[in-house]
Amino acid sequence: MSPLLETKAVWQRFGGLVANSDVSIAVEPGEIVGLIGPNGAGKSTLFNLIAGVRPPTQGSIIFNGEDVTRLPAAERCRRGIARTFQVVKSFETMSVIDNVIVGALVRTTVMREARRKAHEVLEFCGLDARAEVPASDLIPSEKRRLEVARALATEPKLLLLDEVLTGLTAKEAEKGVELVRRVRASGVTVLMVEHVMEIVMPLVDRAIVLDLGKVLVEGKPADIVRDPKVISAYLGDRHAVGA
Ligand SMILES: Nc1ncnc2c1ncn2[C@@H]1O[C@H](COP(=O)(O)OP(=O)(O)OP(=O)(O)O)[C@@H](O)[C@H]1O
Repeated sequence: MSPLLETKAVWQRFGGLVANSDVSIAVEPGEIVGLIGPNGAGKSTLFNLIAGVRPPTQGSIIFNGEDVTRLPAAERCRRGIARTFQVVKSFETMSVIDNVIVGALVRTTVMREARRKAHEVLEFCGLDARAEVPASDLIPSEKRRLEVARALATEPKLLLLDEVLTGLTAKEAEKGVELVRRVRASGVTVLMVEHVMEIVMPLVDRAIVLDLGKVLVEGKPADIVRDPKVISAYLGDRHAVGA
């Protein structure tokens, strides 16, 4: 099976700063992949390159067999890449349902159809009871789910989740984990940036660790958490196994 997403030798420079350096990763259809790494490792930069915020300085991004490197975010969304934002971007004064309808309108121009889709997605995300309230009335964990709902309403093949489980209570995070599992079960591939290793590791099939803009290591969560290079990158050399 060919990967759903590939980054090929991707570089992102900001002036003299190299935020992504020769990053080649692949995500297979049906996977949940975690993109992790210490602060400043280049996770958000890579995420933005995949979502289409900007083209990379160098390298290419292949999605579903097509080169999307130069395509804007809206066109990538039409092709099946949807994302959530670390800082929740919902339209605060609009109702929850209207926020989701904005996503659904990527696939249809018929309002009735968009509304039906939005209700379906809100139900899937456990937010249907909140459909008519303004987005500003939602508590933080509900806002995260609204972000997921808005992205799902665009009917993506690949869902990019940017720290949707960070900053939640244990119970909320558990519900979030369950939602991500259901998203995958519905046929959507997931690439997620997360800080909290304890939450993300039991959830993902595979983790890719970035450090200093490069892929440090990738593999199964059980191997990643024991890898001395990963321990060292997160905690500093003196904590590395065998150091
Ligand atoms: N638009 C930008 N202009 C200049 N430098 C940037 C820009 N975006 C990111 N950087 C720099 O690139 C490096 C990687 O940042 P990035 O936000 O991708 O890391 P991260 O792994 O997502 O970090 P965090 O976990 O703290 O969110 C950092 O040094 C950051 O300051």
